[in-house]
Amino acid sequence: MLDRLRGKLVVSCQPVPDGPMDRPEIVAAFALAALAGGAAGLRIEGVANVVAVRAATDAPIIGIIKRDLDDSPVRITPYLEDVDALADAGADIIAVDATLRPRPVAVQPLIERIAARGLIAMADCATAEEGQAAHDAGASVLGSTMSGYTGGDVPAEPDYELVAALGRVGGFVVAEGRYHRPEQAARARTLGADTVVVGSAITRTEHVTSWFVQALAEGNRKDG
Ligand SMILES: CC(=O)N[C@H](C=O)[C@@H](O)[C@H](O)[C@H](O)COP(=O)(O)O
Repeated sequence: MLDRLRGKLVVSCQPVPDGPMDRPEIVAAFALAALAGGAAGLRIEGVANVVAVRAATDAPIIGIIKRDLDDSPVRITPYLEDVDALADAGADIIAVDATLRPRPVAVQPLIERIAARGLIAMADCATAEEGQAAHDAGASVLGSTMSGYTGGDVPAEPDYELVAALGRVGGFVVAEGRYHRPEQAARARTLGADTVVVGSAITRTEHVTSWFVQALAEGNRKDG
């Protein structure tokens, strides 16, 4: 499974929540379009979307469930039931938030449940320390997904240093988070990423549109 992703692109098909693209049939269409463009894998949020994409392709799916919890900042696949639901829906790899923050279920039992379902565990990390802990807990895939999203302002650039540091921990390394341009993805690969996940720049039409709108507004200010 991981060999199918090595050196290739994974496209995260996560529309803006409740936006006009946020429908399983559109997520499946995004997925097929990404594969037609040469992507090797997909990252898909939510059971209905994983079911729709699984019905459309046998390409590797990284499945997640996002929740807004009252008592924890952890959002990505926080519960054992989420792991089971994603496994039943047809995910091949299941990603969990692996940050060292207050959480309802510890990282290790989540990883163990993924393994018990015969699937591959991906740890979404913000730091190398979290990557090491997840690796020790049995995660075979480490991603830089959470870097920049655990407090403070979100940086503009991807976290290349974390990608390199996760490579030193070992396992299969995923560069993810704020890869908006092809050359950024290529750079992550030279730093040790086995694969790169791109989301917003491909499948969040509202975000990409706003980048251009903002650039034009800044240009207008210069003219004025
Ligand atoms: C922090 C968090 O919740 N990240 C999420 C994880 O699945 C998604 O919202 C991101 O779109 C994904 O990681 C891809 O990143 P980008 O959209 O920057 O290419």
